[in-house]
Parts: sequence; C-alpha cells; structure tokens
Amino acid sequence: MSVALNVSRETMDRLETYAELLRKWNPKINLVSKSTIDDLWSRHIMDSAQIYSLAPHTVGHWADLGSGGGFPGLVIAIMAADQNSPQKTTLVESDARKCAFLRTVIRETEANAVVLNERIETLPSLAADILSARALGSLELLLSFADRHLAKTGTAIFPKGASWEKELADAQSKWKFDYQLVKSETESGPVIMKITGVSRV
Ligand SMILES: C[S@@+](CC[C@H](N)C(=O)[O-])C[C@H]1O[C@@H](n2cnc3c(N)ncnc32)[C@H](O)[C@@H]1O
Repeated sequence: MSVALNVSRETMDRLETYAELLRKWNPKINLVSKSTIDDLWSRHIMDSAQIYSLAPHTVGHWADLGSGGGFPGLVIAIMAADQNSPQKTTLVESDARKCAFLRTVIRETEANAVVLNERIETLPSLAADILSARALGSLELLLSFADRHLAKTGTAIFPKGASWEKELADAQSKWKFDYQLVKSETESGPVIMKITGVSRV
C-alpha cells in the first residue's frame, strides 16, 4: 500500500538527495535496517510523509525525538519547505554519528531544521507545537517525553505497531490524555496516535 506524495519537482529532488545520502551512509552507521533499504520510499519516506499530512501546515515548532536516520523528522522538514511553511524543525538524537548524517542532509537539502545531539530526558523543554517519535519506545515512555517537551496546547503524533492496544491500556494507568486513532496507510504500523492534553494521573 502507498500514499500519494503530491509535492513539487524541487521537493522530490531534495527527497532523492536525502535517499541517496542515506544509501551511501547506511552501511557504515546503520541508519535503517538493511532489510528495508530497498524499500526506502514506502517503508520510511512515505511513512514519514503521512505523519506530516496529519498536522496543520501552520506549525511553528515541530520536534522529532530519537530521529535516527531522520524518520519522520527530516522528511517533515523537507515537506514543510514544500508548503512554504515557516516551520522550524528540531531533531533530537543521542548518537553523534547519526547527528553528523542528519546535519549533512540538512545542508544538502537546505531544510529548516536543527539537530540536537542530546538525550531527550535531560534536554530542557522544547515546548513544541507538534512532537513526533517513531520506533523510539512504549507509549508510556513517549508520554513522559511529551509531558516534558510538548507545549500545553500541542499535539503529539506517534505511529504505533501491533502492540498498540496493550501500550494504550498500560499508558492510561499512568497518564491522562485525549487521543485519536488514525489508520496507517503504509506498511510499517497499523495506527498513528494523535495525542493532546497529557498530564499525570
Ligand atoms: C530505533 S531508532 C528509530 C529512528 C527513527 N525514528 C526511525 O524511525 O527510523 C531510535 C533512535 O533513537 C535514538 N535514541 C534512543 N533513546 C534516545 C534518547 N533517550 N535520547 C535521544 N535519542 C535517543 C537512538 O540513538 C536511535 O537513533
């Protein structure tokens, strides 16, 4: 299954540049698993693009936690430029080699993004309007990050895999939040959770 990517030629070129750099760096620093590299577009780029499509395009500050090779955060920063959005994107990643890769792609694609080579837990609050994180941890853990880094009126967008129902039940015993479930249109996870109003139980 795939989602349509309705962007300008210039944005497609930027995404191609990103994909090329990722293929070049991946054997050295394992940005995505080797088994998914041939499927880069559907497994990673389209998957990230659908996360972008769930947020308003007037966002001031989008923060992506545990960005790794840049999914979804770097695709989101490139897509925001396509919309002429003033959005600033922050990518948080603890691995210095992955940060070097992310900064290289940002330079080559002129994306409006900054990379913080920090741990999410110790970083001062980012007060983000939108917070995303893919393949980073349980919903309970992600809500503790949202509690720290999301602005009061912000929205968290978390794609979740097969165990999402159990994660949701576990998280509800520790956190209060409102959520909306969106069916994923790509292969890598059945649902995307849109979450607001996070506070401790
Ligand atoms: C499984 S990878 C997922 C990467 C990317 N989001 C994706 O979906 O392809 C998780 C990434 O989060 C980073 N990470 C894990 N815990 C972190 C923390 N506490 N602070 C900052 N980065 C962290 C790891 O270094 C790794 O690159």
